[in-house]
Amino acid sequence: MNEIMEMNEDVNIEKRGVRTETMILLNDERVMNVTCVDNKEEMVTLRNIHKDIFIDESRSQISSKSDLFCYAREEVINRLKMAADSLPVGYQFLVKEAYRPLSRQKKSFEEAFESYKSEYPLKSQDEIYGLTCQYVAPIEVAGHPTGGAIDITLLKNGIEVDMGTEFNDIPYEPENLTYLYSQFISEDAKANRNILIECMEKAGFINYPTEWWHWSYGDCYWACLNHCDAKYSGVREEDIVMSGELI
Ligand SMILES: C[C@@H](N)C(=O)N[C@H](C)C(=O)O
Ligand SMILES: [Zn+2]
Repeated sequence: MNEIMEMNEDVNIEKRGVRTETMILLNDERVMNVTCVDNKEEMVTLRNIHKDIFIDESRSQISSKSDLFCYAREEVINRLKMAADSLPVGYQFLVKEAYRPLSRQKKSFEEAFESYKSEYPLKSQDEIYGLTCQYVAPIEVAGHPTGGAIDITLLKNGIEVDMGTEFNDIPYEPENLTYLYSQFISEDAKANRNILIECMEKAGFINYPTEWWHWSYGDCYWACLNHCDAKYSGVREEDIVMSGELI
């Protein structure tokens, strides 16, 4: 893990090995200070919305037990369909997780924080907080509980492709293989990530750069990078009306 990262410090990364950009992490005050005006858009299921969008119904790689794990805001769904329309022939999306209850988000943050604390006993609370934010969002700015974030990978002819790491792997220094633009992954994996990047960015999604699979629209992180207000705030699980499907 990153030994020298400080809270609110920008991290320089090589993007595609050509340009150096500044990576904004979730604990950055620019993200924390985003104003949110929730537009009250509905939460809708991701099931059966497009011929090339599949859901990992096994839930084997996520900790949420919520039946709403594959729900997202309406505009997020529309934009994911647009992204799916631009997939190369033979590729499909596999959604791992979308909506996540606030209680689960809080628990995941606390668990990761405690785990980093025991791994790095000499680090300050602020340093541990910064490390944790590389991997899990603090609830104040978390995208999943708003219905604005989606964890997604690619299938080719129905089989998960090589993305350089497993979904939800933890980034370890110096390779940081889960970073979207890690240079230490194979050429095949880079090509697969590029497909994901092209399709998702064209549809208006923003990636969280430490996790190749995490994309959002309308949440605080998206708003910060787009210099606008966030459209979605956290939604309580009990306030979501299911869209009449059998799950
Ligand atoms: C824990 C990981 N799957 C994740 O969701 N991370 C992002 C940053 C989040 O918590 O929103
Ligand atoms: Zn995510």
